[in-house]
Amino acid sequence: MLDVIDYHKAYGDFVAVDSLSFGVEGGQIVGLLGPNGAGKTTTMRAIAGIIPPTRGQLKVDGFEITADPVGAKKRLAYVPDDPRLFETLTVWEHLQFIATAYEVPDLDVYGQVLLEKFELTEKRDTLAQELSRGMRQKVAICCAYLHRPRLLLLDEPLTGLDPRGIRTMKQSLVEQAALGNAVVISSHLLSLVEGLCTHLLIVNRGKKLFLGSPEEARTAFSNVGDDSLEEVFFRATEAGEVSR
Ligand SMILES: Nc1ncnc2c1ncn2[C@@H]1O[C@H](COP(=O)(O)OP(=O)(O)OP(=O)(O)O)[C@@H](O)[C@H]1O
Repeated sequence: MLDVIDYHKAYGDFVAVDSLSFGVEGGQIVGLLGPNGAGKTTTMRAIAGIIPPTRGQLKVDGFEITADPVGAKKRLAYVPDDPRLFETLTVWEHLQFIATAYEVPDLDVYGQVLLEKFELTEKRDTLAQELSRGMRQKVAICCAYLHRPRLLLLDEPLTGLDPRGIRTMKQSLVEQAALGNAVVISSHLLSLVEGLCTHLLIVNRGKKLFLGSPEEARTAFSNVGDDSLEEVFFRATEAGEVSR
């Protein structure tokens, strides 16, 4: 569903992402992990077609984002860590806007289902500027789901959500994967990522350190007795170069 082939991003002399290659299949939930500045957001934004790659190919369901941006963007949704909303539009007007842009045929039904799921029904006619931070995050997530993307890219989607919101979010991602869609989620909240992700992609300083299942990560990086994901993360990012 997602093929990243030799993706490279440089800002002047500074290399933010260094020849990164990986694939994500439908049904997989990939946790994109790495320290601050590792290149996670840069990679997600490139896949979403927001920043052009210096080099490489980024294919969504076979559609390369630079060569066929419309084809690729129809099939993906990206939720940044600080979603921007239209402050003077209501929650429902956001969904109407997305439905028009992506030609969603069943806004009235599916939009309502999403608002219900994310506990926004009573805020349907509230302006974005009057929403709490967590509610804004939920509106962005509803907008992302509305056009039924094959690939979901979510940058720190659990931050700002209340416990029920986190549970709903996690359940909805599992549902997306069960539908055969691919999910890439970046998060520093390792305990929340644990149990959700089928695969982990660990990056540091723009390089891939590891891609595999959480079990494989434990085998590769943990010592007996300290197999928390946090410990795996520290060992992986302190170990340095590509291990798989
Ligand atoms: N527009 C830019 N110009 C120059 N350097 C940039 C630019 N955008 C990002 N960078 C650099 O690229 C590197 C990767 O940044 P990125 O935002 O992708 O990291 P990240 O893994 O998402 O980090 P965090 O966990 O803090 O969100 C960082 O060193 C950052 O300073």
